[in-house]
Amino acid sequence: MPTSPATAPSSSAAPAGDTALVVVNLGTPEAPTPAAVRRYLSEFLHDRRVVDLTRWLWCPLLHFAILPLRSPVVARKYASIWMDGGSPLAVHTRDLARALQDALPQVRVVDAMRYGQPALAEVLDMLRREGRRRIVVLPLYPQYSTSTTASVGDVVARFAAAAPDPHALELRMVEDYHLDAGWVAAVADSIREHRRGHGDDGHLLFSFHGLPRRFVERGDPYQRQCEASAAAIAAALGLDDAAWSLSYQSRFGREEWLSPSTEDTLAALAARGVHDVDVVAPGFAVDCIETLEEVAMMLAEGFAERGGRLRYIPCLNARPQHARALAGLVGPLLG
Ligand SMILES: C=CC1=C(C)c2cc3[nH]c(cc4nc(cc5[nH]c(cc1n2)c(C)c5CCC(=O)O)C(CCC(=O)O)=C4C)c(C)c3C=C
Ligand SMILES: [Fe+2]
Ligand SMILES: [Fe+2]
Repeated sequence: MPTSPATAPSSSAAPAGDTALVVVNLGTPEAPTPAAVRRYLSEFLHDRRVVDLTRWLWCPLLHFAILPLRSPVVARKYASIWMDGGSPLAVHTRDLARALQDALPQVRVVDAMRYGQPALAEVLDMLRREGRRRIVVLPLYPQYSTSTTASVGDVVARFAAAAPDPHALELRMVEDYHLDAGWVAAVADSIREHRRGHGDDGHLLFSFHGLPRRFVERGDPYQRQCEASAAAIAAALGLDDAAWSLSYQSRFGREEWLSPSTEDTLAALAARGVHDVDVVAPGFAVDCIETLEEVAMMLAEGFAERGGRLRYIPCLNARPQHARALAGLVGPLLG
């Protein structure tokens, strides 16, 4: 069940100008099957930006243990959240690109993935062949990390170096938008809206994708930017310090990752008698396996077993305010 590449704009004819915007997300399997998940994980986990262990150690572990054991398990998780149009990450990224196309009618807007399809390198080449001279790349990672944003930068740099006409191309990339006023307001408004429907007395937990602590120790600004984003959103909501906390989810492998983990934080909240928790994941631009399966299903079930009620606040996805915020962010780069 391949996801259809969304490299066509939502309107029937592509805007004629020479500027294009590429919104890039991580990538996701093409089907909720062990084979498709294995292909995806193999490409992803071969990226040295993601796993920097020496290859003679990592490749045997990856090929003989992680891929064969993890792929069927993760395929079942994808199957539990699969949508009509494909993986949620692909569907929502495509929808967001379309919303951005509507917000920026003078610019060609396309979506791309760092791993899998539509492959970023191919999308960039397609735009070059179309005659787009200025290409703005927007990685859908509000907080910068070498494991995500810099990896997108690697593809862009390789493309620029290999282009037959490099001087005819102007490539620009957004590094992060963790404190962008429009984005902070959009996240805060989505939380407010959710709480209006459900009552606003729950503890607010900001859950970000984790990262090996080693990355931060060698200079990755990710943790600092997550903390700044959470504080800015909490301030926009007028929350007291005691009304919110921050944690990290989706740990992978055995080394130490950023703490506290979302799982431990929920356990500690339950032990303190906090039974109503709203979880928001502002590190994820769109919903995906990590938010829908891990948080909204697994962690919510675990919290319910402790007598609590976890309400998951969806990512911004293709909300018009999200598209407007991102359009405002890239506006100055579009020329
Ligand atoms: C060493 C491994 C990993 C690092 C480092 C890492 C960083 C990182 N990832 C995201 C965003 C996403 N990750 C997603 C899935 C995912 N992540 C890892 C591993 C690392 N991530 C794996 C193995 C997987 C696949 C699922 C699994 O096997 O458990 C996703 C969702 C993809 C989807 O299809 O839905 C996103 C999004 C960030 C932001 C980040 C560093 C800050
Ligand atoms: Fe390998
Ligand atoms: Fe990840």
